Amino acid sequence: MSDIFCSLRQLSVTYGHGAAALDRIDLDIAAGERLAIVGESGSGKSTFARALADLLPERAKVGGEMLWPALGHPPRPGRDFGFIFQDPGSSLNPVLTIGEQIAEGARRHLGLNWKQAYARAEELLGRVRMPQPDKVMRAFPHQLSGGQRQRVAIAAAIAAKPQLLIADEATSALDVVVQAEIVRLLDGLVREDGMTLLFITHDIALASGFVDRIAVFRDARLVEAGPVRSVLSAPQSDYTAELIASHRDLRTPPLIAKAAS
Ligand SMILES: Nc1ncnc2c1ncn2[C@@H]1O[C@H](COP(=O)(O)OP(=O)(O)OP(=O)(O)O)[C@@H](O)[C@H]1O
Ligand code: NI
Repeated sequence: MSDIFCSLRQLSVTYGHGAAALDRIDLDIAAGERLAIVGESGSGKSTFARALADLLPERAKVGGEMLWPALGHPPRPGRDFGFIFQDPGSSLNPVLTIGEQIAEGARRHLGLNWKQAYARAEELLGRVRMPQPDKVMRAFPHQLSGGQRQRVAIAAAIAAKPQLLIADEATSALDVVVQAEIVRLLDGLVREDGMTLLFITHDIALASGFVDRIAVFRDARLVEAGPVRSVLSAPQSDYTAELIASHRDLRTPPLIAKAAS
């Protein structure tokens, strides 16, 4: 698939009076691709995600162009894109049952009645491989583990069948085993539904294991973007080379071979 989903030209963001948080980013995102945004803390990754999702604070100044050829209009939150954050606690409402929060998105955006929306919520819990979905429907967020809460957040994010899924450090708070499970889950879901995935992480090794392309950010600038294999084997910048060198496991053959397939 080579249709352009989103086209960014000279995208810049400034918060208040500070330095630019994003500085003239040129990038095309293909429909159906899995794109990782990597870079150190403060490089502008979350600002990039929030700019795409139109979730920047009001005082933020945005410059440049953002085009959505596939949609024909800016994406509507919850409908055209789903957002998953590092801390699922921040996106889940503590006083609503799991069933209620997932069903709400399906009801509002797909025009389902509550009964249909509940049925869809339970089905979604199955899709995110939640054990005992029927029980979890009646549970509250605090009764679940961090990994389970992240599965719920993913189910809620895809409830309205969005075309774009944005995961901002969605696995950073989880231990490595759960992290791998969640990445595998995301990978499967976006493949099955043909969603475009924006996977934001400071961990280039984690991203390289499953995305199609990597975009490297540093100090508000896009340093380089390219297919995983070429970025790993022939980085265009010293900065990217340093990022790769700092992950011993990235230089070993299995991951690169996997990225190439
Ligand atoms: N709401 C805000 N108000 C003011 N400045 C902000 C705000 N959010 C981010 N910034 C600034 O914008 C720059 C980019 O921050 P951003 O959160 O996009 O980076 P990041 O790459 O996502 O970092 P991290 O890996 O720590 O999440 C930083 O200098 C940060 O201090
Ligand atoms: Ni961030």
